[in-house]
Amino acid sequence: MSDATIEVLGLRKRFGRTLAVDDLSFTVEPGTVTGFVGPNGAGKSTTMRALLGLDAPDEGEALIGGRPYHALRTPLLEVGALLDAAALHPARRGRDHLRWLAHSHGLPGRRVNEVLDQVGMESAARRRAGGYSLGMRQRLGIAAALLGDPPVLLLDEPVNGLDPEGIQWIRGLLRHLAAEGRAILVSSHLMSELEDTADHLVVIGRGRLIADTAVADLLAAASGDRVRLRTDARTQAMELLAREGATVAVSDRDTLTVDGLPTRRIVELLNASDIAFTEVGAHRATLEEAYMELTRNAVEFTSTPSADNGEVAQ
Ligand SMILES: Nc1ncnc2c1ncn2[C@@H]1O[C@H](COP(=O)(O)OP(=O)(O)OP(=O)(O)O)[C@@H](O)[C@H]1O
Repeated sequence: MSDATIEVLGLRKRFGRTLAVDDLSFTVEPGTVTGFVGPNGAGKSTTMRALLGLDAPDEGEALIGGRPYHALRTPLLEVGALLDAAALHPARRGRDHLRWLAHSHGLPGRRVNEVLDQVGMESAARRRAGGYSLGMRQRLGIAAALLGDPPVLLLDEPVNGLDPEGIQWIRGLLRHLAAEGRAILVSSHLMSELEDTADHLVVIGRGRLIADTAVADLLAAASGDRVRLRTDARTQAMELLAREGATVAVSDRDTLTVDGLPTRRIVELLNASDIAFTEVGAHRATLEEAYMELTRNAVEFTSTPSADNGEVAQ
């Protein structure tokens, strides 16, 4: 696998009054799954379309292996993409769609069988695409993206429409493809979809970069020094620990998250008050929690200057 990267450098794209992407920069390294996260309308698809030469940037660059899409000599061999899984002719059989793609790009016919095998679509590919479920269309779209065995993959919301088994499957596939050395950018508006999949995250909001971080660093920062405590005597434990200066939050029916006291001190206090507990240990934040914290900070960060502007205007 060549060491092709995805690079977005100072990208800006406007549609009329909407600034869809605003001075966005990030890099996706080979061998990693990078999650591209942001709410609906954040600018994810526009960025991916710019990388694929479908939207021309107003400013900045969107590069695959150091070159803009239109300068790639054999695009299908250099980048695979899943943008809109619904874009399939209903009368066409899945296998014929891939055969046509392979043929028109000078790829050997055996690649069709290989990618169908890879996405578990061998038998379904004999049927007409009009009868496919969204999950089957997603699989066929991924098969098409893999046809040229490209070192770079761009997948826009690939989990959309998949059942839990399909989600598990795509997680495994993406991890496997990254382990082969590919650079993978996968978008989602739900952070939880990227749990156990992404190594790195690029978070955007309103076209701007909010975070560009390793998942492990983000989770460590969000977990902090908090302690997770399981007890049936939730109220008593809360009162006791709060009296000792901790901030205590309820995270589940029998689980508390304690901030401000070390684990040893918590255990001492509970024992001294005869409060039984079944588990105590370091709190591990979920990706969803980390995301909420990130976006909350981003909102606080952006609200300060506008408040200042308001004062100046008065
Ligand atoms: N062709 C277009 N013409 C006009 N506005 C557009 C066009 N494409 C995107 N936009 C606008 O640009 C902004 C960013 O859209 P984009 O589709 O890139 O976001 P997204 O993060 O991919 O959202 P979603 O998760 O809903 O797909 C939105 O306000 C959208 O309405």
